Amino acid sequence: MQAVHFGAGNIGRGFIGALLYQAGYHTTFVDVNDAVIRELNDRGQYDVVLAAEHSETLTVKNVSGINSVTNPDDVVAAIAGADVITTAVGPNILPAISELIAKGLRERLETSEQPLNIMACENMVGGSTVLRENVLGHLSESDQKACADLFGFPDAAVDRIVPNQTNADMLQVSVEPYYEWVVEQTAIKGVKPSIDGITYVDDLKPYIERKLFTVNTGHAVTAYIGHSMGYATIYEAMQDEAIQATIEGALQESGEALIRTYGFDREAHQDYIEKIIKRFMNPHISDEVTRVGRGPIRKLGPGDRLIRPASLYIDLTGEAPVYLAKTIATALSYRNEDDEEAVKLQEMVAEQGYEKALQSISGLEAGHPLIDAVMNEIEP
Ligand SMILES: NC(=O)c1ccc[n+]([C@@H]2O[C@H](COP(=O)([O-])OP(=O)(O)OC[C@H]3O[C@@H](n4cnc5c(N)ncnc54)[C@H](O)[C@@H]3O)[C@@H](O)[C@H]2O)c1
Ligand SMILES: O=P(O)(O)OC[C@@H](O)[C@@H](O)[C@H](O)[C@H](O)CO
Repeated sequence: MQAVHFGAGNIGRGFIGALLYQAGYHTTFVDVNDAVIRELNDRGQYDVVLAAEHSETLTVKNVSGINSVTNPDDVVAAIAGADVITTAVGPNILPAISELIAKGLRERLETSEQPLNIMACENMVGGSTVLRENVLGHLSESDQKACADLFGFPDAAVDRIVPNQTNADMLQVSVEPYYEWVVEQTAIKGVKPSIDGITYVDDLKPYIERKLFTVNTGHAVTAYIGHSMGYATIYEAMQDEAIQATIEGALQESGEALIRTYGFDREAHQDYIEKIIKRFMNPHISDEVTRVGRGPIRKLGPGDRLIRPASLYIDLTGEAPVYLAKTIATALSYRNEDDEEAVKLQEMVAEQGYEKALQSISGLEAGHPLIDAVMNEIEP
């Protein structure tokens, strides 16, 4: 069985690649990083190390790579012969890979009538749906119709903390033991890919929002507040009691929004929160706050981990969130010269001021109670 995976980075090699191998697939990684692609082709395998007290190593075999910049035709051929396609490139990169995927699917229409599923494993709501829209935009009307019949784009939620890392072996990747991969089965075409570790559900929305608004909300609190207090890693920031209290508070607020929206059991949700806080305190992982805080404009977007739970909280309780507002205020001041979005954010703040910058990034209307709550944190 052949899998084509876009993005041979942390989550690509450390999570998706590992599960595909264990499910019996040969995985062809597609990436723009030539050094990684060469190494994958030279060695055909790499190690995934579990970051735990008693660490274990899984050697992922049956892998190869294609550089999509220098060998786009090989990517098209790989898609034409694939049994499953996955991506983990980052939400902002999905439009950039959609044309090549469209070419691959068009080629496939000429040579096969086999259905195919394409799963975007990104931290966003509706990632595969967004990829599908972008792919269809590169196809003629008749190809769009044929693609809609044969190719599924089931949305997915993936959870495993994989920090940025520099290892002597450039392919080796250290990951936390925990993982979760949930896929919307109603959008699958043909037979569901049989991959141990995937949980198929009918409606992904509660799962992706629970993950994004708990794991990633808590992570964003730790990253932005931790960075503002001078901490370099999530583990270091988590030792600070004031940060722990802010995470607790923010996750109670996002939890309230989730429980009221989806009817989650209160006790089970509290257990979920506690498990996540323990994961952030894993001493065997060194995860930089700059990785977790990367892309602050995306993270302050309307449907993302800060604005959406905070505005849901207001809608459902009639009160303004305290801890989420504080985190949004801190995120607006996030400075990192190595992060393009952080630089752009500070340019926007300098030109427009905090309030207007927040309005345009978050999509909130002027006078929205969340804007007032955030501004109150910035200028009490
Ligand atoms: N790292 C984590 O803890 C984690 C966990 C869950 C989900 N995610 C999500 O997974 C996705 C990837 O994150 P990551 O941490 O692995 O990032 P990463 O930067 O380690 O990996 C991204 C990879 O995509 C490649 N890439 C960039 N442009 C490309 C293109 N045009 N074509 C093909 N490949 C391209 C990069 O070279 C890189 O190898 C993101 O959506 C992230 O939110 C990450
Ligand atoms: O990948 P991002 O930039 O959306 O978010 C940064 C981290 O919060 C994220 O990568 C987590 O480590 C991951 O989502 C855990 O499953």
